[in-house]
Amino acid sequence: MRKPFIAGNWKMNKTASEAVELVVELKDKVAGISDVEIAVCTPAVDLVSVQGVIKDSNIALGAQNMYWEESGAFTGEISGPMLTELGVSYVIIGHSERREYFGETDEDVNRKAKAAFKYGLKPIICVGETLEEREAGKTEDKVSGQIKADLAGLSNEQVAELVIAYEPIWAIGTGKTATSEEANSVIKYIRDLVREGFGDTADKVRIQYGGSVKPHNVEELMAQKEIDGALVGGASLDAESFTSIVKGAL
Ligand SMILES: O=C(CO)COP(=O)(O)O
Repeated sequence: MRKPFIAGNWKMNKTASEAVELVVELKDKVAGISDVEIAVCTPAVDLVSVQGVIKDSNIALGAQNMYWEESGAFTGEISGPMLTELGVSYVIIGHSERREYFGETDEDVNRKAKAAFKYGLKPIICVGETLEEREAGKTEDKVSGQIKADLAGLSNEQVAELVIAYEPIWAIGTGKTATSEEANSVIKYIRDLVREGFGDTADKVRIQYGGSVKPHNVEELMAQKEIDGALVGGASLDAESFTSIVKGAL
């Protein structure tokens, strides 16, 4: 059985003091929940202060990006060992915003995923199609190209630890969600692709849905067979709504 996994992607929101305020409230609200794994993926500058609040709690710490080199002259970048030392467990890799605004390619995503594993971090690899691609019937082509390239060369043991987030780009921050059936069907397709490359390890990979997940739609999404959790943007910025989403996954 795959344990449901609800992760908040705060994106570029919350200063360090606002971040502390949010996790102090969240920690209290989700205390005692053990049947859903919970993580907050904060801006890099918030990691230290957030970890100060959530260490020894049931909330795991995640980052939103990393570079694949261990150290060196890469101004502005953050390495795996820097994250590991802070107690970070997860790192989002290849979010569509990074692919679109910062030019990340599948090759970059693949290198980052390998580096994450090398330094003991679990990647949450994001894939998904644009509205034009969906309307042109190219969802499967897009997702299959991303999955094959992003996971290339990973071992079965690594894939077993991997989290994939299926985030249709047209559903991010727009209030439009894929219907739960649409999301389930693409997620099933992704699991079948993982099975082609990695056999039955595919049954261990947790695949989340992301894109306008809210308290009112999480239960329906989570009721789908293939959906193992959610990567939550806007609704993770408020302790009350994120807690409702976590509880909706129980
Ligand atoms: O991009 C997302 C999570 O990574 C989804 O964001 P929203 O939940 O704000 O649509």
